[in-house]
Amino acid sequence: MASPPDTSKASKLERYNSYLRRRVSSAKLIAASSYILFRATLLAALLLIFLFLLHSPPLLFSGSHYYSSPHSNHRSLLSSSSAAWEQDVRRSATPRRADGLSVLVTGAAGFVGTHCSLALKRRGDGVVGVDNFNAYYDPALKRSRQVLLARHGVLVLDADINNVALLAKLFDVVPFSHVLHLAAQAGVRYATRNPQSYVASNVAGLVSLFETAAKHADPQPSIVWASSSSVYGLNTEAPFSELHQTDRPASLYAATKKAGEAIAHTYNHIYGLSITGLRFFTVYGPWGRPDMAYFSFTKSILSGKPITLFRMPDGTAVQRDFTFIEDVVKGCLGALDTAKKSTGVAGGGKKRGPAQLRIYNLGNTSPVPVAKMVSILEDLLRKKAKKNVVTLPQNGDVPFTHANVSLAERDFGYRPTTDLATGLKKFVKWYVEYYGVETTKRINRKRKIAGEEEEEEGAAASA
Ligand SMILES: O=C(O)[C@H]1O[C@H](OP(=O)(O)OP(=O)(O)OC[C@H]2O[C@@H](n3ccc(=O)[nH]c3=O)[C@H](O)[C@@H]2O)[C@H](O)[C@@H](O)[C@@H]1O
Repeated sequence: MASPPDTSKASKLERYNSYLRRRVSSAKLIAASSYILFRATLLAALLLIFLFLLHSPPLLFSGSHYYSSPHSNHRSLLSSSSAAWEQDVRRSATPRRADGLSVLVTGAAGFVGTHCSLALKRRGDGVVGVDNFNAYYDPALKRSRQVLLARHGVLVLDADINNVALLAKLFDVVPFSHVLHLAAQAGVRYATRNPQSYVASNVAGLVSLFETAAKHADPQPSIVWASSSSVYGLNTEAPFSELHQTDRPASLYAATKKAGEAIAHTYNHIYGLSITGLRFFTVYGPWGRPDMAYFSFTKSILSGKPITLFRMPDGTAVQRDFTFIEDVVKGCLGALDTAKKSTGVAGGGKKRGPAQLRIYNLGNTSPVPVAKMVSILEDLLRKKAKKNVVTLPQNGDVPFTHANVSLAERDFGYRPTTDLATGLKKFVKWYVEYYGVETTKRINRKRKIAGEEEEEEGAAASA
């Protein structure tokens, strides 16, 4: 007799098979879902990369300005094919008035650059700024100026003037009518400590700009740039006239500015660039440069630190033709407005005819002893300076400066109207507000307001 089938074995086998089937199908499910997950992650990553490339400058946008690290800036701006970036540049460069200028301002986050950019924008011109935000003085101040400019619709890009590719790209995007070239290594005495920075900015940088404007820009822009009163060097004839010799520079700074004037002549001569040089005389005012004496003296007086005052070996005073920023801005705009067109053929061809080449003093016409400047600050700050008077060291300083501005007055109506006391008052007002300084005046004003409030409360309580 055949034995009955072993049902328990068959059902065990069946259970085992179904277990195996379940394992296989769940393994398949896991494999399929991880594959889908992998594809989705890959897709998301690609999408992110694409979005980054599309918007790379805007993604570097911090607050209200383009921001990138000093080393990545040029690459990121250049590698960008961003239509959005170009649109922002064009928007900033487009004038809002008929026949308005379209100006590329170099050193736009600098002291003079900020004021000129604002003035141009206010009257309806288009402005795009570039600045390398170097650390010669507190970059935070330059960033604050950049934010101020952004609020007024002026875009300032992180860019160095030695980056010819970037300059060329800017000229491709915008047919600038003018360049206001203010980017430079400033400061007279610092040149003994860091000579190469003067050559890099004031000579190589100037050549980069002239090269691009002459050979790449179409149309060629008219250029107005910052020279310096320091080119008069050890000149003893006063007041300084543009007709005087300028071949005795006392500092490397002065020598690089003088070299700049010679280089300007060459680019004007060969390529027909219209070039105007402006010799600034110790420009001061709100949003100024912390390395300058009036600024650093203010800081020292307020914090009770001693200041060093230079005087001549024979005991006479060192004098400067201190010039207020608002007067200088008028001079810069006047020079831009009267600049004639360049005459060169874009692409570096020879000029079609002679082009304008000008040089002007922009000073105040009334030199003031540095000690007088200090006493004005003492009055405004209501605090005495601790003075350490020493003989002028041989580190590039000149005994005095004094501008004759009749050429600038004749050609574009330049007439400085601000005396040192008035200008310093405006500077001190800005300084105490910007740095939140508690001056005696501010403390008294606060006490007065608090006292009035207490009186009002007392009167209300007794009513
Ligand atoms: O007009 C110009 O061409 C130049 O003006 C200024 O150069 P400077 O006149 O030397 O301006 P400050 O550095 O502010 O010095 C002003 C005066 O204070 C004096 N000083 C400066 C520093 C100091 O510690 N003590 C002192 O007595 C200087 O000798 C000078 O007479 C700017 O710093 C330069 O960038 C500019 O190009």
